[in-house]
Amino acid sequence: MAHKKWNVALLQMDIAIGEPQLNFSKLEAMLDEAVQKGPKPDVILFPEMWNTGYALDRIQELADLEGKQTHELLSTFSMKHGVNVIGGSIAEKKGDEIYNTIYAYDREGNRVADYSKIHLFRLMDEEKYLQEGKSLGQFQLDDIPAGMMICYDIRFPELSRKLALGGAQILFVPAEWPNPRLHHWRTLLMARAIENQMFVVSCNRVGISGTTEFFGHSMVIDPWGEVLAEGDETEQIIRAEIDMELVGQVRSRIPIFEDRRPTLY
Ligand SMILES: O=C(O)CCC(=O)C(=O)O
Repeated sequence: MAHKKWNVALLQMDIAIGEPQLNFSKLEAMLDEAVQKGPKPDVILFPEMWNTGYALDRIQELADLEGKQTHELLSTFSMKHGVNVIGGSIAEKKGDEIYNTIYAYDREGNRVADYSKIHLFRLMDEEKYLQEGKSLGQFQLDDIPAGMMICYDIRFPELSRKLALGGAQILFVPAEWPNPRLHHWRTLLMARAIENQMFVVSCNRVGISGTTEFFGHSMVIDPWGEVLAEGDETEQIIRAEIDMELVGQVRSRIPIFEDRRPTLY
């Protein structure tokens, strides 16, 4: 395994609803800050739907066509700085359909995986405007087996368990998770880390959109459930160093993957 220790950076940004160009500029500024200040990141993560926010009634005109603008920025950036990027999610337009999609880039600027949200969130009318993804987000970065999912997906423990059984040692979660459900956000993320004995790296947005307030609290949680870093409610870059060795240590101390009883449940 090439890089056992990773510096992660979470771009906990505010998002201007329905203003992709403003959001691209904001993201570029935060990407530059992430590589210019502090320890050089090995992997960078952003919030969900960072290009448009939840401008669902105009999403057909606003979504990134075939993800081209996003791809151009993130492929160039990841190659220039030799950094892995979990680039989203974005509102992505494919033909006439819109998806809520993450692109993952390696240090050479290759798009190594994508994942479109499979559980659409009815409280925010996602199912009226978006198509659900049809496959899971399972991939490798620096030879580290990883998984990704988006926001509401964390309410479905079967999904993260499936990714863990597929080998994932780290789970990336972009989100737009609002008030008043901070307690759900923190508890579910910690549970996903503890029950799967994996790192959970999550990035939530901040700011207000209409009447909805987003609280940030992006988190890096280790496989023992310890919170290594957590944002407050302001725009900021959150950093943590993670040591992938810990996954094996926790999994051998309490061997839940050996003790599972899949014949009974
Ligand atoms: O499940 C929740 O409470 C929030 C989910 C959400 O906001 C989303 O998936 O966009």
